[in-house]
Amino acid sequence: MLRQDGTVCSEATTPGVQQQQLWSLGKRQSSGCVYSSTHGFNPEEIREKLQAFPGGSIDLLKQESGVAVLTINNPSRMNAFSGSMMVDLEERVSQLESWTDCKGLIVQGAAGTFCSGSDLNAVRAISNPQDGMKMCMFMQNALTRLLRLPLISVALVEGRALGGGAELTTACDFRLLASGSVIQFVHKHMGLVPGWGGAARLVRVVGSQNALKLLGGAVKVDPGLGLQIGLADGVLEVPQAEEGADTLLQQAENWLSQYTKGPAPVIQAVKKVVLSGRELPLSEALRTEKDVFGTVWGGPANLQALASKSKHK
Ligand SMILES: CCC(=O)SCCNC(=O)CCNC(=O)[C@H](O)C(C)(C)COP(=O)(O)OP(=O)(O)OC[C@H]1O[C@@H](n2cnc3c(N)ncnc32)[C@H](O)[C@@H]1OP(=O)(O)O
Repeated sequence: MLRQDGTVCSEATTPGVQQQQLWSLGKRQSSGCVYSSTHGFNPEEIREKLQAFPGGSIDLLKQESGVAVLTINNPSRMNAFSGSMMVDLEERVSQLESWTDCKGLIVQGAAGTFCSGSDLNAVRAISNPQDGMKMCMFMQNALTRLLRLPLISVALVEGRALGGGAELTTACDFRLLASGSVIQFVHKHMGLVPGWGGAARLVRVVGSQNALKLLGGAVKVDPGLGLQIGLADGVLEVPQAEEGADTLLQQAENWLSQYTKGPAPVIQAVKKVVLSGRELPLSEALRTEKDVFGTVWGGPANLQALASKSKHK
């Protein structure tokens, strides 16, 4: 352990132990389900119901760089979420939760569009309020766990992000909009409000006035409006085929690298202190910050920076 005067005391934490401490802290912080059996929620029951509406997949590619790519893959339905894709999503989030070297995540849609929300065929079949509520709790759990992952996530929006697809973008830390893309909370046109946690998260991203406008008017948010209200964190140019320019995914990886450069424990610690600041009452957030600080203080990256007498000009 590094003392404040720069000397090292005997209970120095080894990198492995340190990573483990940070990880279990993250697990505690992000054991992030909103609903459990105490809320009358039975995940097994709803999983079984959802599996009755198959089609498409959610694909996860974990890369050596520590940045994973999650692809919403159901192109024949504009990447709408079938029931089995909701279950898939939960499984992919579990895989990311147990990935100790994670640093970043890009969420994209397959074949040039992001996601057209929930599969309307499944929605019609489970349109009774009880099943709707169960699906809603299931997706809120999965998306809350996605947002709480100890990594930095970005939604790469190409084409359309509609309904539940728009909600999914708010479960990422950042949103990059490709030229010509649109995020639209179309729920009002469907006689609905968001139910996957999209309204609560949207208010935190753009403020309640803007959220009211976007939901109340089912406004089409293009890249320009997205930047203006803070829903978009950057705009990417769709490359022309003959240009040989970076693909949108490469552009998103480059953009994200400014935040994921460096050792995984430090990136994970950054996410954790911001997450606790956003979600917890101040005293609790401060205590969490102290605990997270303890996992990086005197760690390899910290010692190396001190040894190299780094300057921040
Ligand atoms: C959580 C609450 C929710 O998410 S409620 C769902 C909100 N989403 C919607 O209402 C989207 C409805 N779909 C649309 O507006 C259009 O299909 C959009 C996405 C704009 C694409 O239009 P366009 O480019 O003309 O293509 P298209 O309509 O021919 O669609 C291609 C095929 O995809 C299908 N598709 C599209 N979205 C969904 C969906 N959400 N659920 C199920 N299927 C969907 C279309 O039906 C069409 O299929 P098909 O080729 O006719 O067999």
